[in-house]
Amino acid sequence: MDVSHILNDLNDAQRQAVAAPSANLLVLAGAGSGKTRVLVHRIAWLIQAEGASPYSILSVTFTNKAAKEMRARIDELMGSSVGGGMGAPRGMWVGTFHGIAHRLLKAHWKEAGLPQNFQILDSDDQLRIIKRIHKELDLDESHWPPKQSQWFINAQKDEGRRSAHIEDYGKDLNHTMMLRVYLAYEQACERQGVVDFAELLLRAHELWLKQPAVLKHYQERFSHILVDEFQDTNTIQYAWLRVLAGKQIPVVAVGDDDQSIYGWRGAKIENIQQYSKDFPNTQIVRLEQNYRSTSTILQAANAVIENNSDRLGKELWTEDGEGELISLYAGFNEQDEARFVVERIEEWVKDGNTRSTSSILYRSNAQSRVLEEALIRSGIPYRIYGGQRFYDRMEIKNALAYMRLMNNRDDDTAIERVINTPTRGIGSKTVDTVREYAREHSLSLWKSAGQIIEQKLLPNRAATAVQKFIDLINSMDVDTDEVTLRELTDHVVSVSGLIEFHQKEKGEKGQARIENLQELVVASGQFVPEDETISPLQEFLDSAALDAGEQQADEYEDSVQLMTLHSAKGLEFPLVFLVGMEENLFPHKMSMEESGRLEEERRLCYVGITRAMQKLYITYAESRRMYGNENFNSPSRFIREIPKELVQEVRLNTTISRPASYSPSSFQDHAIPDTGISLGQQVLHSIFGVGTVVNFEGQGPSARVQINFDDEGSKWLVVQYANLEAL
Ligand SMILES: Nc1ncnc2c1ncn2[C@@H]1O[C@H](COP(=O)(O)OP(=O)(O)OP(=O)(O)O)[C@@H](O)[C@H]1O
Ligand SMILES: [Mg+2]
Repeated sequence: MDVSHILNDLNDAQRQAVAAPSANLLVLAGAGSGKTRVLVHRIAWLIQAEGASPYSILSVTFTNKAAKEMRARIDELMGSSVGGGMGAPRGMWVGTFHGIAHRLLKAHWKEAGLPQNFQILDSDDQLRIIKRIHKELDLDESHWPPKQSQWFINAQKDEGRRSAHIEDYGKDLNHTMMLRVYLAYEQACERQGVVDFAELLLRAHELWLKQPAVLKHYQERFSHILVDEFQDTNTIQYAWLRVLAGKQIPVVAVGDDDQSIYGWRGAKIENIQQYSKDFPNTQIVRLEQNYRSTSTILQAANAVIENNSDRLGKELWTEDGEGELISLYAGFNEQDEARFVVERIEEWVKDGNTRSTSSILYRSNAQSRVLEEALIRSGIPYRIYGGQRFYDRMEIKNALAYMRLMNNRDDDTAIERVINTPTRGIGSKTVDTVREYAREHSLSLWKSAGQIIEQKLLPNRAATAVQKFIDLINSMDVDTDEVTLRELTDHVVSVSGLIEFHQKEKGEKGQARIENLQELVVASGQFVPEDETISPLQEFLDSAALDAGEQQADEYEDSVQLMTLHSAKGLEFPLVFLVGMEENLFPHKMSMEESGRLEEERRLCYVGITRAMQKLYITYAESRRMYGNENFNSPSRFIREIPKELVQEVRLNTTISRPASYSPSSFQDHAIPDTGISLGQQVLHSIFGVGTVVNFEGQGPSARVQINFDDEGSKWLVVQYANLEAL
């Protein structure tokens, strides 16, 4: 068979990797250098040139979407072979570690000690079981948050440890308790025949260890293992792989240490270095040519990542021209930033491009809200990739449910949502009683709850809990009489206990939910009621419901792609916006103290920049409502790490609607009230250097002044934070 088409569109190093004799091979290379492409071509090569059976190939990807894409690309490559046309290679295993583990356990449930019809537990189900255990062990939830146990259990499993493996050294009550919960949790899962995500990996690993016959079967079946995004494998995944490969199955692993961004979820960047030690006679191939981005974009990415230490070290180059400069835009605030992005996308589409070639990347989930609203206003279809739209998110729906109760106590759906969220000791049995009574007497749940208490139909403890809930809602209502919508939202979010609830959830997920709640407060403050016949609260709730009800753009509809930087891994887009490039936001404020985490943020920035093929916009907002407050963050340090000559600052010729301010020309040397600064004056800023004050708004310490810096261009700064020295 003619296999030249498989090697045609590859460079020498890629070809070497694709056509290498079967052996352990590590492809270590930067973004966009064709690592994923090498895997795809290698699979086609194995089948068509080496005559390997698709049945003998196992390929591991990072997401299910990547697995689907990989299949499609292999199909395409093989289908196009002259006279080949064999189409989809059947029998090949392509999937994520979790997907593959699941498949194994389904096939070998008996050997794995599982019931045939075992079910997968999602994270909510898992939490529910853990809560029940806490109750059985009489652990007070405020003292022993179930979410903490959940985090503990999953972290142990990711490291391959069962409760029996963990020593209880008896000195740390917290540790002892969590071990007890872990043990009880294992027993509960066993009894119910359920398996959580981390358990899939752990069991699949144990299957190898405990069932040599099964292991042998797969070691005979697979003659080739390929792994993409190797830098983000965790301990148990690595161990699973190592046992399977044994001494006989060659593993081709591709990865980039500079793109390891899941350390916070247990991924071990060290696995890359460990690989050449554990897998004998590893050949290392480096790819250095980048085919994705213009040289401008690439140089920017290289310059940023250079600031990290302990890199395996590699440089990328491209034959591609310089392309356009990176555009940097300083939004007046986050609304202005969003509007800027939307306008650029409109131009892009007007120039004949599809919407789906553009993508907006942000650090935190909560940032999508303002962007979504700007897109909705402009009627531009968009998709949030790997996540939910703002008003669909669970924590937002919960907060809104409280607000709906302010508006209407008989809103049963709202009650169902929050009667025991956050947990306040109202069990499902109690809720059932309330429901039943409501049904029998055709009452709303709220009214039914009231009557049940009056008639003493509940055990004391339950009655007290329900009464407390009723009091909470009533007091919320009284306390928010005559306040603004923003104050109301703020009050509800804090008094409901939702923030504390999510604070107990360890890690980024809980943090993201808190940020979303704070963002809801901001959204309510920015909401402009238009209809005088209904209350602003009602109008806000309606508009949130409408936003949530808007269908996600269909997968096939041409739509702008929104996602967090984490979800953007492995993808590429001709037009990329990196938004919210501000200190505290990106790098995230949680990462500032630890150098390890700061380096992970920088890798994330590297991932972001290298998603762009033709044109990259970087934007930040000079002021941003975030976490409920107005913030004046300085531009992200990552912006400063990009060489100046690669960047052009964008200034719009259209006037931005800033609050009324004096025009600089007519007020030369005009004093800015209560600041000691005048228009036209020269000032010195510790970072930006010397500049001239050209504009201002407000007065006193909170006044904002516009300064044209000699080297750094124009900036708006707040007087009290800017520490300006008059010259
Ligand atoms: N030799 C080549 N000739 C032409 N195009 C190539 C070549 N190698 C890779 N490409 C293209 O370059 C882009 C980047 O390739 P690919 O996605 O495989 O890179 P990667 O190293 O996996 O990137 P990432 O690190 O972001 O996952 C793709 O569009 C791919 O088709
Ligand atoms: Mg890739």
